[in-house]
Amino acid sequence: MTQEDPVKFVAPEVERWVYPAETKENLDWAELTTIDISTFDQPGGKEKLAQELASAIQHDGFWAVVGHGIPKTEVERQFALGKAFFGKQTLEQKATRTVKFEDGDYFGYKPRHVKKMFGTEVRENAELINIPKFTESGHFEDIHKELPFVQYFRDEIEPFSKKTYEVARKLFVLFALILELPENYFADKHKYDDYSDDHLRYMQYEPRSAEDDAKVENNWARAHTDFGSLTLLFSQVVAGLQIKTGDGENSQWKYVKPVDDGIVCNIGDGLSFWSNSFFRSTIHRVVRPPEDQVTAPRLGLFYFVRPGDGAQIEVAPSPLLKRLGLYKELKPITGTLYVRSRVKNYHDSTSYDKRAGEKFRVGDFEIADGFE
Ligand SMILES: O=C(O)CCC(=O)C(=O)O
Ligand SMILES: [Fe+2]
Repeated sequence: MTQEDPVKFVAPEVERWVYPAETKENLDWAELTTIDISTFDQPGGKEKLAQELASAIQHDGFWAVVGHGIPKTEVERQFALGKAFFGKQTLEQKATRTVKFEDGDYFGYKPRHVKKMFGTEVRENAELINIPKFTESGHFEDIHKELPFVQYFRDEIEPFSKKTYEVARKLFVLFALILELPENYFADKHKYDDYSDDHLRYMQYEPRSAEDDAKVENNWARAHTDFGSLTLLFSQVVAGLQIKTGDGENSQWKYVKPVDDGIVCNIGDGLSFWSNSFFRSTIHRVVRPPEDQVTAPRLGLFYFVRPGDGAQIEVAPSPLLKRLGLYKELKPITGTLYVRSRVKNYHDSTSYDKRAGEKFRVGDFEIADGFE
């Protein structure tokens, strides 16, 4: 696209979002802990919530949050914006700023079908837009300017991004309490106004034929752990997300259930490193939805918290970890370096492969990155 020939942005009409119907199929659902964080600011509230979360964070690495205070109408409006973005903008209008996987830069638009899967001719089927934070010092203004849809709806997207981060901030306090650290230990390393690759994401999977799906073992997103510190997934009605529960031979894939007005959260690599694997960065994947849900696109709304420039990843000097014999001194690595290296390693190729048995490592920090 040349200077003389800019893509013309046309504001789409945004229709009210209606959630798809829940599946009638009897799926093997994961039993996830739900915490109601409306009590967070009450006396003793966060300590009690930390207790409620402690087991889930070690074993499943996934849990649900309700009572988060973000009005349902605002969540639905974000789904509506996502639907309008994918459905009503042309490819050119969507692709004014695309991800740069070669630099580990995951901001902007990623079209679908750019990569093959599992050594077949079948292409992956998700498109997404990752919207950087709106920081006080304007770290990402240049990127926002390249995304006219985001500029146009900024009055709604910016406050939503900040409110979602605020839920994450409360969870960071709970993580610190669980590890008996000063309560802002993790929150201070993940400030909204600091430089980091955090993003609000709209993501839409386009259904594939059953025949193509079968060639890739019904995988819509290959098994992975999340690269950042914490992921927030606004309740997804279309089944397909599965988490690997249990260990070794006893492990099983279980489906994540929709949680009315809830946010499903999971630990990413960063918090697994800070806790020397005490917090579990759980392996998950997305598979072809059940037949009563597979006809429509599957739209998701997320906030990914990533450790940034100011976050040194190391094992946290936690009294609990010390008592458990899990504390050790490792050479710290910078959050942004880890995240960008991981994005590049994972995405910068022409196909998504299983990589069974592979590990990804930066400095002293290593995580499994290949699964059968
Ligand atoms: O689409 C989903 O439900 C999950 C996607 C996911 O795991 C990811 O993008 O990291
Ligand atoms: Fe994920």
